[in-house]
Amino acid sequence: MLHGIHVPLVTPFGPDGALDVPSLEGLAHHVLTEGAAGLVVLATTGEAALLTADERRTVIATCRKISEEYGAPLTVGVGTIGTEESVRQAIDRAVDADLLLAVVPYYLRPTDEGVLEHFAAIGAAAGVPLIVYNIPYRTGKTLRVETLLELLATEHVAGIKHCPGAIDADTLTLLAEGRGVLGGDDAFLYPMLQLGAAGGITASANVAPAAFAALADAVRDGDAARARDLHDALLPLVNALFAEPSPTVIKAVLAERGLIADATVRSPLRPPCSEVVIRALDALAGLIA
Ligand SMILES: O=C(O)C1=N[C@H](C(=O)O)C[C@H](O)C1
Repeated sequence: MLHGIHVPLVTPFGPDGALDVPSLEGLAHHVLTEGAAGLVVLATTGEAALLTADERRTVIATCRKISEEYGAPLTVGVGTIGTEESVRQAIDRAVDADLLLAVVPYYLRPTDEGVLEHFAAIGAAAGVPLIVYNIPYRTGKTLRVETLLELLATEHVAGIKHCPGAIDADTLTLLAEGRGVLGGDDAFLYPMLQLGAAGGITASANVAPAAFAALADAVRDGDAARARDLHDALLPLVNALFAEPSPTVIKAVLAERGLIADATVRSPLRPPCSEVVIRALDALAGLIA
């Protein structure tokens, strides 16, 4: 289930700020038709923290229906700063998920042992495979590589979405010794896949699903030249999409291309500056040409 590109969908809103279900449906169909291996909802890119409980339920139900139609796995984001609430969310959302994605508890900076207990509790409660979302530059918690390997060996943990913002020594160890590592830093997807990552959860694939799917296929097929060409073509797009807080630029590009009706993001996110959006659109045009 972890192979290929899993697209963490944006959550479209109308100009009035309300959840736009038809745009969400259209985008989910689009990325799966274009070669995405799976859908991810309620992740960072989906502005999960800015949705109401009702909206989260609607997003899950909408994408569940579509993922079943395509026989593609649906990953649902869960997880908060605390174990009890994370377990509650996992139990609640597991019924409609093939995989759950739970972030390392942020801000509190618990010990590595506390983090291991946190994920063991979520995994045991949920009953569906769990992906640990390791993103130290957002959570404020850096885990030892030994802890990451222990997490991968934990019952119910299927993989780690690993986003250290670099290919560092620990990443090399993790890729060499662990199974189920997923690339989550879009700019590093190509080297992560080349070094043995199973797949990727890639926000930029909202706007270029076919190219990212082709990149994963090329690495899988051992076509190094094609993979490198695709990486070189995608990097300017990725850099533009992440030049402002994500998913503001992604939503603006999707709206410009008619893939969602409106680019609205929720506060404290703000619309991106037009120069960055133009840069992203130019990079995307270069990719499609
Ligand atoms: O939606 C996500 O979750 C993703 N998060 C990463 C981030 O938080 O920066 C980026 C990744 O492409 C998808």
